Amino acid sequence: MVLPNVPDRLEVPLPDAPYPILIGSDWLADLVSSIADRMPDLSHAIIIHDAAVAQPWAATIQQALQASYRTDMISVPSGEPSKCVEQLQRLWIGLLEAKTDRKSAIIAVGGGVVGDLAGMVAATFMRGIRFVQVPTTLLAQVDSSVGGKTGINLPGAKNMVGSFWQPQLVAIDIATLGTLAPREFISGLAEVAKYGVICDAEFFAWLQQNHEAIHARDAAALKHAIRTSCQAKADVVLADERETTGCRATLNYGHTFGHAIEALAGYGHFLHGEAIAIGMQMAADLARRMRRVDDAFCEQQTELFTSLQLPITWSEADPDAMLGAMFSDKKTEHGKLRFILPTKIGHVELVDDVPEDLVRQAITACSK
Ligand SMILES: NC(=O)c1ccc[n+]([C@@H]2O[C@H](COP(=O)([O-])OP(=O)(O)OC[C@H]3O[C@@H](n4cnc5c(N)ncnc54)[C@H](O)[C@@H]3O)[C@@H](O)[C@H]2O)c1
Ligand SMILES: O=C(O)C(=O)C[C@@H](O)[C@H](O)[C@H](O)COP(=O)(O)O
Ligand SMILES: [Zn+2]
Repeated sequence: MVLPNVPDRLEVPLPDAPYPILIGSDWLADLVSSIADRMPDLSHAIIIHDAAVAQPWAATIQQALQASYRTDMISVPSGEPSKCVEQLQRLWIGLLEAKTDRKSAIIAVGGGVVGDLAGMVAATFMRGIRFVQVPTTLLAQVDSSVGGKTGINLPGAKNMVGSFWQPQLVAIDIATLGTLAPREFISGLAEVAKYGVICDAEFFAWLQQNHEAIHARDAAALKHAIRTSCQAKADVVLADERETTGCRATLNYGHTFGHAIEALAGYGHFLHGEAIAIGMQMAADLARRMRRVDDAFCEQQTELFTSLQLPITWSEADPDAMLGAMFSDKKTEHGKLRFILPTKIGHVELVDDVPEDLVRQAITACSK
């Protein structure tokens, strides 16, 4: 008898929308029972997937689901430019043509691009239908699939239109990383390292010691990194689901700079994690200039990022252009930029009195 691979289970116990995060390996073919447990009245599943994961991942899921449900598949072109209003409209029309109703659910299969886009489709179609996240990149498994931020970009303004809409279930199969290219894998390590810096010094130290195992994609090391990251994100989301108290904003460490880098370089030039790694370096340098951290902090972060093979500079970073783009950041209040800045490894704060000349200096320092 072959026993099914039973995934580990974490909970995101939000009062109005609790859901589990299931983390396992080679278990996508058994996904149907987890979906049926969460949505006993489900009749129809629309699999919205990244074109690059049509085979084998989206096909495996369709095969598993079609014995129990009517299924449809909609493919989305790979890459950040797909987080746009044209794709959103195409998907809305696709759902209409597939005769989607309130007993249907979207199954988002892909990285953060498909997760954010399909999540926004789910949040808006018929004023909201259910969806499941099946993240297939490391970045999506440790970050974007959890927490319910969905959205698309506007030209020059990242994630500017969207909604908070929680999934019914996050189904992580580590085996899907087997087809992920090294560049995309490394990009995901930026968000993994972020948790170490913002809230978990012990995890930061673990990453320092285990970077080789991670690069070798050692199964136990990957599971530990994904589980720890998901738990950290779930804890923050639980404390501040809609980013109203400032707690959730800590997950934005490096993102004020990073989002500007993504928009200015042209969506898709940098992967999100790459831009965020450079953004975290700029934020660390800014914190040092504001005497919030010492040189040793910056050296430790740079060393970790280098060992993880993350980029730490952008030669084309222009302070004027960056500042212009950064004013589109959603943390901006009363026309003032606000930054998430560290005080030590494992702790960050939301800071609003930031001298513009120091921001310029930090950008210039990371453009060498
Ligand atoms: N909602 C959130 O909380 C949140 C958090 C972090 C990032 N994001 C968003 O996520 C996006 C970045 O996500 P990403 O890094 O996953 O990028 P992505 O979705 O573009 O995926 C990266 C690349 O990997 C390919 N791919 C995906 N899975 C694969 C697999 N298993 N095998 C082979 N190729 C595969 C894709 O085709 C793509 O080319 C950004 O838009 C970012 O803004 C959202
Ligand atoms: O979930 C969050 O909250 C985050 O900030 C996680 C980030 O890694 C992610 O990139 C998020 O999409 C950024 O949010 P935004 O509100 O700045 O667009
Ligand atoms: Zn991010």
